[in-house]
Amino acid sequence: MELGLVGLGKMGGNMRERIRRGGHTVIGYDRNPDVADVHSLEELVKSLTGPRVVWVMVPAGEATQTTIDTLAELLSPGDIVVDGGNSRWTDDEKHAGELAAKGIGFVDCGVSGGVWGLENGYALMYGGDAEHVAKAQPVFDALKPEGEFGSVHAGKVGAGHFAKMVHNGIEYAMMQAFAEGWELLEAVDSVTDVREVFRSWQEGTVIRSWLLDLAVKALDSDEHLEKLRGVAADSGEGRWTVEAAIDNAVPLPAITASLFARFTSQQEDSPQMKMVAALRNQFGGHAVEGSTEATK
Ligand SMILES: O=C(O)[C@H](O)[C@@H](O)[C@H](O)[C@H](O)COP(=O)(O)O
Repeated sequence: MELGLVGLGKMGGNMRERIRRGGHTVIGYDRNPDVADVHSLEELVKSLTGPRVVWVMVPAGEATQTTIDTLAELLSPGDIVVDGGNSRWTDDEKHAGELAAKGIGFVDCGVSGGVWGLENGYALMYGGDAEHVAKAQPVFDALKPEGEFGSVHAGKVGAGHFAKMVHNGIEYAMMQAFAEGWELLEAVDSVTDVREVFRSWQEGTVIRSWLLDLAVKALDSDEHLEKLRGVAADSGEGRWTVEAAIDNAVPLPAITASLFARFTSQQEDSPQMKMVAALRNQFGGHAVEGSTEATK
C-alpha cells in the first residue's frame, strides 16, 4: 500500500525504511529538507492516491496538534490519520472528533522499540474503530516484530496511547529497580565485579530481560558509568501514568517512586533536603553542610 509519513527523525526515519522493506510505498515529509521526499504537507497529500493513510510521527503536544489541524484541512472524507507519536491519550479523542467532523478516520498508535526498531521491529499498541484500523493494518504488519506477538488493537480511540503510557510507567519502574540494585552492588567491598554479576543474570534468572541486556551493554562501554552524570530526563509518559493512577484510585507505589527519583536527579541541590537538614539542625544541633546554625 501507499503511506504518507510525517516526521522523519530518529523514529520516523527508521520506520520509513522498515515499511519500505515490507514492500510498501512511503512518501515522507519532514521540516528538514535533507531527509524529506516531499517539501510540504500539501505536496504529501497531493502525491498520495485516495483513500489516503497518513502516519504522524512528530513530538507530542503542539507539533502533533498543528500537523493534525493542517491534515484536517487537506485530507478528504474516507482518509485516515494515524498518530504514532507519544501523545497523551486524552488528546486522542479530541483529534478523532476534529477529523471525524470532516469524515476522516483516526487511529492512535503507541510505538515501542526505539533505535532498535528498524532491525527488531516496533511493538505497536493501537486504538480506534475496526474499519479505520483495517486501512492501516498492512503498515502495522510491516512495522511489527516478526514473532507471534508485538502488536495489539487495544480498544477504542485513546486505548493505544493509554497502553503505551502504562508500558512506559512499567519501563520507569523496571529501570529504577536495575539502577538501585546496581548501586547497592557497587557500594559493598565484598562484590568485586558488579558488571559480571549483571552479565550472569542474563541467563536463567527470573529478572533476565532486554533492559538487563542493555544494562550490560552500557556497563561494557563504561564499567562504572563514570562518563555519565546521574541525571535522567522524563518526557511526560511517567507523569501521565501517575495522573491516571490518581484519577482511577489505583495505587502505583513503584512507578511513582521511579518518576520521583528522576525528578530528584534533575535537581542540582535538593531544596527539600535543605529543609530536612535545617530542621535536624534546629531541633538536634546536628551538623549541616553550609552555614545554617541552630538558634536557641
Ligand atoms: O518504548 C519505547 O521505545 C520507549 O519508551 C520510548 O517511547 C522512549 O524512549 C520513551 O518515550 C522515553 O520516555 P522518557 O523520556 O519519559 O523516559
